[in-house]
Amino acid sequence: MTSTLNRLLDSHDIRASSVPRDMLISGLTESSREVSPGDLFFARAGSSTDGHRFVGEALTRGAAAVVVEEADVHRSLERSVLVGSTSRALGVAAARWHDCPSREMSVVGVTGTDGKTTVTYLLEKIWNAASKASGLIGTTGARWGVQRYPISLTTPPALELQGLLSRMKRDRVDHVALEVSSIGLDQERVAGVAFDAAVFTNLSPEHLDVHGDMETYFRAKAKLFRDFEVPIAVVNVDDPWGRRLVYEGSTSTRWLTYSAKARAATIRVRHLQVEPSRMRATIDTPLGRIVLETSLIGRYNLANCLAALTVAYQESIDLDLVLQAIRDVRVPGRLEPVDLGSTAPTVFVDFAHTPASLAEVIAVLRRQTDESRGRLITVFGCGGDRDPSKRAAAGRIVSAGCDVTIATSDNPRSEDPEKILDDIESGIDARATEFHRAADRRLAIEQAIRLSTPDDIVLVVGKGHETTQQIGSRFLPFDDREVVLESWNALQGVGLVP
Ligand SMILES: CC(=O)N[C@H]1[C@@H](OP(=O)(O)OP(=O)(O)OC[C@H]2O[C@@H](n3ccc(=O)[nH]c3=O)[C@H](O)[C@@H]2O)O[C@H](CO)[C@@H](O)[C@@H]1O[C@H](C)C(=O)N[C@@H](C)C(=O)N[C@H](CCC(=O)O)C(=O)O
Ligand SMILES: Nc1ncnc2c1ncn2[C@@H]1O[C@H](COP(=O)(O)OP(=O)(O)OP(=O)(O)O)[C@@H](O)[C@H]1O
Ligand SMILES: N[C@H](CCC[C@H](N)C(=O)O)C(=O)O
Ligand SMILES: [Mg+2]
Repeated sequence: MTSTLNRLLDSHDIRASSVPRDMLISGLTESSREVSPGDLFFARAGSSTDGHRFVGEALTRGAAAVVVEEADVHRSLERSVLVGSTSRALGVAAARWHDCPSREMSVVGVTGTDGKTTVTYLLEKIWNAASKASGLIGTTGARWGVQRYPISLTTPPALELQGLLSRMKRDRVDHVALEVSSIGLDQERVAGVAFDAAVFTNLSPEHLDVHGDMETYFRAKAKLFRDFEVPIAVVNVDDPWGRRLVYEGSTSTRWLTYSAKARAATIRVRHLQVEPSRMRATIDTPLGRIVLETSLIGRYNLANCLAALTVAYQESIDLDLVLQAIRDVRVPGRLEPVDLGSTAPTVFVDFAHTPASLAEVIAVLRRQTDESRGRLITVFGCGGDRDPSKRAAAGRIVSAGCDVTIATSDNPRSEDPEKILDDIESGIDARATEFHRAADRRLAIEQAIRLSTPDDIVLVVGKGHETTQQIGSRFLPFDDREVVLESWNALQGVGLVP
């Protein structure tokens, strides 16, 4: 497969070029290490290095040309194109390489700090119920029909993303739910995507190591609504940042809003009834009053359901179908129960890893233990090479809400696990909780199971659906759900020689 430079790059984006515009291109890459002869190499400034340092290597390996955004580098090279933003140019070129697959499908982008994966799962379930051919791309991977692709990031880099969309199009997928992270927006991974609608769930402190402050973080998320000319925006107006998004929003977008607090909104909750394993909500929609019942629990999941319901409403999907679809939803690793039998504690595995989501999930389970007079025992950690300001905050929230707090490792990545634990411990209120610390996550889970009684709830949180633990550069097999089962069995003496 080949293309030409002028087909791949926006002509008004090209500031200078030392190569002919009809030059043939045989592939695209942003990694000098992966250049094949005839490729177009995009030099992108990253967090650990800068692709501009590798333009020489790319040309030596046979790149047809390099795309750069630094005028000095452009002037020093024989075969280069100078553009305003190489990340943006790469996003657009990746889409054009595949004939812009998103234009032929309905793509809904879901952004916000928490709830993106849950909302995309709900949309997938609704579309399937409405006999649409759905596709999903996000934290748990990409999937459509019988296809399953693991991806390393929530929002894949542009080349991977457009490749996935192209395969979906080939397989006749017509509705795609795409998780759009703030870092993905910053790095223009979705620059070539034509969105039909965008959803904003909420905003709370996260990735501040990358964005610096909340205002910059908000602006990164807002790009999805401001830069992409989305025709439809679906926004949670219970969140102050959501209200600001609507207030400052473009008049060419149709703004649909939702509220779980009976606030004025397109879709809003009138009455909520919560049971330990179900929720029922009376909801006002422009089409009349409906009663939503779902296996998802927690007020935050009601907000996630409203987001999906609002998208479905604007797509004119029969609301009865939507209500049926939402009745029994399971999102792997999100308040996922691990069944250990009736003589065991109740155990949940969850993916909360931001201060706000930890507070939400602990509040849900606290209510249950208060009613049953059991204790809430929580095992948690914080990822290495991620916003360190989350650590003390997580320590504070877990210790304030739980009877027993066991701090352990999440994915330490390149960091010293004990240093991460020190940061977490600086936030622990030892008067409010029984506190333990063990860097080995397996030992921490075993301890939680050992300390618990059948009246207690054990929450193992932070890694959810993940099936590996990243220590240094190694990905070791680790699944919280399996480790919980193994710990319980070991405690019961199952599998031990009598
Ligand atoms: C901070 C961040 O987002 N990093 C991602 C980013 O790396 P980077 O921009 O820092 O790139 P870099 O390593 O500095 O290199 C810069 C450029 O030089 C090039 N290069 C580099 C070396 C070389 O020899 N030759 C060469 O050409 C690289 O290919 C790159 O184009 O681009 C890389 C390639 O696309 C990603 O693999 C990498 O993700 C890292 C692994 C990561 O963990 N990212 C996380 C923080 C992330 O993006 N998370 C979000 C948010 C999740 C959520 O909130 O839900 C996500 O969407 O997953
Ligand atoms: N709307 C919400 N508000 C607050 N917390 C939520 C919300 N939805 C889910 N959560 C909590 O956040 C956790 C992660 O949810 P989910 O995976 O849906 O979010 P996400 O935005 O996709 O996260 P990530 O940024 O890691 O991709 C859940 O396990 C739950 O504890
Ligand atoms: N999408 C999030 C996932 C965090 C999951 C948690 N287990 C961790 O490793 O910090 C991130 O990349 O920051
Ligand atoms: Mg996600």
